[in-house]
Amino acid sequence: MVLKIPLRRAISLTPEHHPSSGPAELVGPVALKMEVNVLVVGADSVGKSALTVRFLTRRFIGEYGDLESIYSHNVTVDGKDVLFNIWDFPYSQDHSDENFTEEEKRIQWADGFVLVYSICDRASFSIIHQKVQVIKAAKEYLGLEKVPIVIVGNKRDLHHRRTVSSEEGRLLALSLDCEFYEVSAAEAYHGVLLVFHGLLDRIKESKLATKKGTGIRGIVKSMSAVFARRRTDSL
Ligand SMILES: Nc1nc2c(ncn2[C@@H]2O[C@H](COP(=O)(O)OP(=O)(O)OP(=O)(O)O)[C@@H](O)[C@H]2O)c(=O)[nH]1
Repeated sequence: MVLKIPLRRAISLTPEHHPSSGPAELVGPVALKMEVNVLVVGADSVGKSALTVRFLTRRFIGEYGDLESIYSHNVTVDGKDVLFNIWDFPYSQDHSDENFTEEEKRIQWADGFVLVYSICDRASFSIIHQKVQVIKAAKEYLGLEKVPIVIVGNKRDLHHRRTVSSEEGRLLALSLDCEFYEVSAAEAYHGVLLVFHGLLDRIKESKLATKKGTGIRGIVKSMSAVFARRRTDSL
C-alpha cells in the first residue's frame, strides 16, 4: 500500500532554520550540539524526497508531491545528537540572474551536498559533473577548500532498467573527489543512512580543516599587518 502523507506532518519542521540563519553549533546548557545544513540536489523524479524522507522517518511513502522545504530533525550519530536541516531542491534549468543568485544562496547555506541521480536516467547522471563544479566554485570563492559532497545513484532496485553502471558512478565521484553510494530509497533504509552518515563525516572533516586554516591564516594576517606597520613607521 502506498501511504500519502504530507511531508510537513511526517517530519517536524523547525521554522527558525532558514537559509539566512547559516550553519551553526547550538550551545545547550550541558553540551555542544552539532547542526548541519544539507542540500539535496538532482534532476526531477530521481528520488530526492524519497531519500530525505527515508532518512528522516525510515519510511518509503511512494509519492511525495512538489513540496520544497527545509526539514529539521534530530539524529543520534555515534551517541551524539546532530540536528540535520535538509533542503530537498529540484535541479533548475532556469539560467536567469535571479535564479543564479538564489542558487548561490542555497550553496552558501549548505554545509554539505547530496547530489542524486537515478541509475535508470542517464540525463540525470549527465548533469552531476557540472553541478559539482558549480558548487565547488561557489564554495572556493568563499574560501572553503574541501567541499563535502556525496554522489548518490538511486533506484538500485530497478537494475533491469539501468542505463548508468555502478562503475561510471564510482569513477565520476573519484574524479571529483566526492563520496559515492548506490542505493534504493524504495527498498532499504540502511544504504540511505550510510549516505547521510558519510556526508556528516565529510562535513566534520571540512569544519575541522576550516578552523585550522582560519587559525594559520589569522596568524599570517596579523604578522603581515605588524610588519607592514613597522615598515610605514620606519619611513
Ligand atoms: N523503484 C524506485 N522508485 C523510487 C525510488 N526512489 C524514488 N522512487 C520513485 O520515484 C518517483 C519520484 O520520487 P521523488 O522522491 O518524488 O523524486 P524527486 O527527485 O524528489 O522529484 P521532484 O520533486 O520532481 O524533483 C516517485 O514515484 C517515487 O516513488 C527508488 O529507490 N526505487
